[in-house]
Amino acid sequence: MNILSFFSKIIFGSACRSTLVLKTGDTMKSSEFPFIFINSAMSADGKLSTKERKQVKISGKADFDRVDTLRASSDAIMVGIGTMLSDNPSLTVKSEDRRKERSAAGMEENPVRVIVDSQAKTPVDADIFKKGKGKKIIVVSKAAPAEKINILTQNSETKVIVADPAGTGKVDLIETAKLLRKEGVGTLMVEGGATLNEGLLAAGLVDEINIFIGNVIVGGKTAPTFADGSGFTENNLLKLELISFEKIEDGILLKWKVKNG
Ligand SMILES: NC(=O)C1=CN([C@@H]2O[C@H](COP(=O)(O)OP(=O)(O)OC[C@H]3O[C@@H](n4cnc5c(N)ncnc54)[C@H](O)[C@@H]3O)[C@@H](O)[C@H]2O)C=CC1
Ligand SMILES: Nc1nc(O)c(N)c(N[C@@H]2O[C@H](COP(=O)(O)O)[C@@H](O)[C@H]2O)n1
Repeated sequence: MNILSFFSKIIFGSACRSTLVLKTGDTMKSSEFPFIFINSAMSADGKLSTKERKQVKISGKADFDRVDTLRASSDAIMVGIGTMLSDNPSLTVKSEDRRKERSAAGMEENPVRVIVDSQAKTPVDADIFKKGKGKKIIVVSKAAPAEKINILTQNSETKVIVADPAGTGKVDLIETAKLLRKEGVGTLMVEGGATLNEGLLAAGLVDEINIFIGNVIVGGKTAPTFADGSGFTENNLLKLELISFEKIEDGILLKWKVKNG
């Protein structure tokens, strides 16, 4: 058993599928897609950050450690350009032991870091390029400026992929998932933000959701929530099945399976 299936069995149990035809909720998801799960931390009132889009500490030490285990067990971590520009995350595995376990299993210390970035706005001095070794993939649309793509690919660990078959100028998330699977991504962890979460959910790509609800209220009607974007209609709400709930420090972790279809 390699480290991925080892971690996967612990974390996802029998729900983890990467290369087989996958049973996802009530529908079949084919092997051309990775297993995709979202992990988010939200306030008790459902916010991901403040109305100024400033990152807030919702998780405590134990939850950040759980998130680190998930990162270490994933082939790739994805965020949207909104999160990149507001948080400048490094998206690295923080525990040295877990990085060593990955290396011992023949993997990069860090999962592939993936940014959904239609216009290639990722700053060349972003922390993903400065902190931690490992591959980075910037997913762009056909509207992304060639000169910006050239600058980003000067970093030898960075690959830019175009996922915009219809030429809409916006990254197509279904195409992105297929391309990532072809890049060898079996398990994709999504760490937001609000718009990307909704886009992936609306596209029917998400298998599972982990939401840690912390003991803070953020408030503000324009503060990002777990899923923003255009939202679902009254008669077409996305249905979930509760897998588990667990108290972690002063918060609660909810795990849901998404019932696609
Ligand atoms: N508490 C938590 O767990 C987390 C909180 N956040 C917070 O979320 C906020 C960022 O969220 P957002 O502004 O909504 O940005 P986001 O990170 O969801 O990125 C959205 C952007 O991605 C691009 N994009 C390209 N193609 C897309 C597609 N097909 N579907 C969706 N997006 C596409 C668009 O430019 C879009 O505006 C920040 O304030 C950040 O602090 C972010 C991650 C985790
Ligand atoms: N799990 C979790 N709990 C919180 O309280 C958070 N604020 C976040 N934020 C996410 O973590 C990213 C930062 O990652 P690095 O520490 O820079 O590696 C941030 O961008 C959010 O995605 N997550």
